[in-house]
Amino acid sequence: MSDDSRPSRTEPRTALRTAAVIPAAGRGVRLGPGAPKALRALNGTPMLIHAVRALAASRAVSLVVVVAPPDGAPEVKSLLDAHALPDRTDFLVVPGGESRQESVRLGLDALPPDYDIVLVHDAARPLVPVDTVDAVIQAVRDGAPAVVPALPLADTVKEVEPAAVPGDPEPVLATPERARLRAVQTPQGFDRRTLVRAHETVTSNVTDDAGMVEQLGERVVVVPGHEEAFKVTRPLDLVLAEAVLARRRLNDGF
Ligand SMILES: Nc1ccn([C@@H]2O[C@H](COP(=O)(O)OP(=O)(O)OP(=O)(O)O)[C@@H](O)[C@H]2O)c(=O)n1
Ligand SMILES: C[C@](O)(CO)[C@H](O)COP(=O)(O)O
Repeated sequence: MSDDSRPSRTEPRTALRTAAVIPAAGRGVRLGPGAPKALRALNGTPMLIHAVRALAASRAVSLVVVVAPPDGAPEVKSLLDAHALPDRTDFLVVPGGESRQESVRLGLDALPPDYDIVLVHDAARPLVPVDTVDAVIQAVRDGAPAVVPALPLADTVKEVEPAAVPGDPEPVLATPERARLRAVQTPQGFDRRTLVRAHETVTSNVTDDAGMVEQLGERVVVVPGHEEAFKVTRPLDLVLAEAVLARRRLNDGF
């Protein structure tokens, strides 16, 4: 059995139902020319299918809403139909928007009323382990309105004055204390009403959903992320993702 189909430890039935929204409408400009990023293959299977399986591997997730490229919903529906996915999970596909934020909002708009917990997970993080998904859900069930998985940084970070011309030297303004910094991943988990309020209230462009909840003044907490939940952003990330999949195959003995 491969890692992405391993059943999770979270209890299947509780009063709080969990849905996952997977924004997959980005172009993948930093990855270079080609199909929209989520539709590109990792070891022969579209990145999006890996991501959908990773979220559906949690027994707590009973609905996955995929936010497709604006004109790509029929293609994404066909892809979901063509790949084996757990029977216990329902799937919806909606067209996305111009920004990640807009795509997430369109996914939230499509959620049926009977879901109290919402995960938002980048299709571009196809290899997140189910234990990370379950840890995020558990923290929301325990009462946190917003939960983000994150890792300590390996590099020292500098705040700079960004160069007007790319490649020019940039003056350093400060060196934040690394021990207090975390690199944030997905799935991020939310009390649904809090996330909907954030998307209704925040008008500035924010790069992650938890950042929008922070702007409401609500409590956001971090749980441990996972190295394999990295985001496929640049070409080297594709090499790493395929290496992780190859290692999982070896570990699973096929
Ligand atoms: N209009 C958009 C832009 C992004 N995303 C999704 O948001 C996630 C994180 O975005 P990122 O990795 O930045 O993807 P892209 O926007 O595709 O990448 P790039 O900035 O290189 O074009 C991805 O799953 C992407 O598909 C989305 O649903 N709708
Ligand atoms: C949501 C996110 O993946 C958390 O790290 C990230 O903020 C997405 O940013 P991007 O600019 O869309 O890559």
